[in-house]
Amino acid sequence: METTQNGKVEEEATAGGDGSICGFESLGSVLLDGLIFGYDSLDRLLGDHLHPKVFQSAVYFMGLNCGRALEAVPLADCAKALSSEYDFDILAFRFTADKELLREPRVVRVGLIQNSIVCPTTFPFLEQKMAIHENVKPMIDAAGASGVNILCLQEAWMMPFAFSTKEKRWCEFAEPVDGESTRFLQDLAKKYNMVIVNPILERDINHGETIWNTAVIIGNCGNIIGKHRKNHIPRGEDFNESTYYMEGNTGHPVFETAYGKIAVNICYGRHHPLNWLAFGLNGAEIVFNPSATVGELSETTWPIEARNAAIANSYFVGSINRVGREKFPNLSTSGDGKPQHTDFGRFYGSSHFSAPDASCTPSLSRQKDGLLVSDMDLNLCRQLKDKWGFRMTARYELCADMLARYLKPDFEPQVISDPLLPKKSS
Ligand SMILES: NC(=O)NCCC(=O)O
Repeated sequence: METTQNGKVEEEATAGGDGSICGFESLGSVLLDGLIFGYDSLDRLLGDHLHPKVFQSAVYFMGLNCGRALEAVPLADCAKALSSEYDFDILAFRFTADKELLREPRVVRVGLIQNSIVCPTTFPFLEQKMAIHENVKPMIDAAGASGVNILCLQEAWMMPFAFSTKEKRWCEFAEPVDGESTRFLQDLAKKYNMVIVNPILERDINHGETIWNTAVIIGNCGNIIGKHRKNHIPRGEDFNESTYYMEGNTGHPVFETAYGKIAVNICYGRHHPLNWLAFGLNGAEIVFNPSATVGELSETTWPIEARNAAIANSYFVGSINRVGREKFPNLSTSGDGKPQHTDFGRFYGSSHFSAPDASCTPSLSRQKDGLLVSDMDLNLCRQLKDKWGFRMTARYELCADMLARYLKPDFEPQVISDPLLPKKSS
């Protein structure tokens, strides 16, 4: 199968049934090999199939940036050359803001990288990790060549996403904050004068070798600025990750970098609006959501949660998901009565940016590794705060009071029942 310029895979994929998207029973009847009717992203499918005028109006509902469709940005030739040589997807866009009279524009170039694993999971662990480093390097080089200022990788990018197996041996992939993946990225951060967010499985040597799911923030001089540990551990379907790492103890830090104030809301944290809120209250201008999530579990919520967070908190969101299927040596079960399995579904990529004005970029491929680049004028954050006044109107004191009462053991929900309702027995 050959992918064309516009992301259409040449061999025609059949959609199952009558080919109609209406009435399908599951995503499986629309998606074949992870493709949507042969396309590796919804944006590419729509771009190819809608009449340009119809596409224009679809873009309106997908969100306008300062009243216009989001502009694509030309890529540096060497970045394009790297993408063809190493066969990764590459896209670039620009979010603008209104011109202000008293502040200069604050434009930063931000990048997201999504990657698959390279070796089978049966290979020696070091070989697996080194192969991933080698695979990701040309994408980081392309980001560097494109002048990216801040780059974020996906959750636990340096290992297979083994957490669903519940087998302890995968803990061996955990590294200290200053371990080999951080050192690898520190060199590149320095070389390209680029802040890099490095999400790893962390082993905290000084605290009894405790394991955490952590994002290390590497400054543009190659220094370690700090770390954030994933706050919320999923407990559903195959994603029961508490076997491996603990609930984070770092709060909701915002890191002030040379290019702006950034924060990291790791994967499952995106389902918790209070998490997004806390990063916003601490002043984040860009929040990254490095993730690992699969098809039918989350694909319908994926673009909505990020966009909503960006709108509600007046900041940019960068969402990153890994790609491909990862097959493990032993069968395991999700405890839901469904058959045992050796892979946990298809990681659907689809990394993208969302902006506080409800605009968002098209997504990277659902199938291929990729680099997404976007310019963003951070002035847009304050402009949207002024437009909507969410911070001023939020009534945080009401919420603080509600939460304080909710946390008490004798909490009773504030429900006023119709006195005419029949009395319940309990
Ligand atoms: N890694 C992780 O938190 N996955 C949970 C799945 C999801 O939230 O979609």
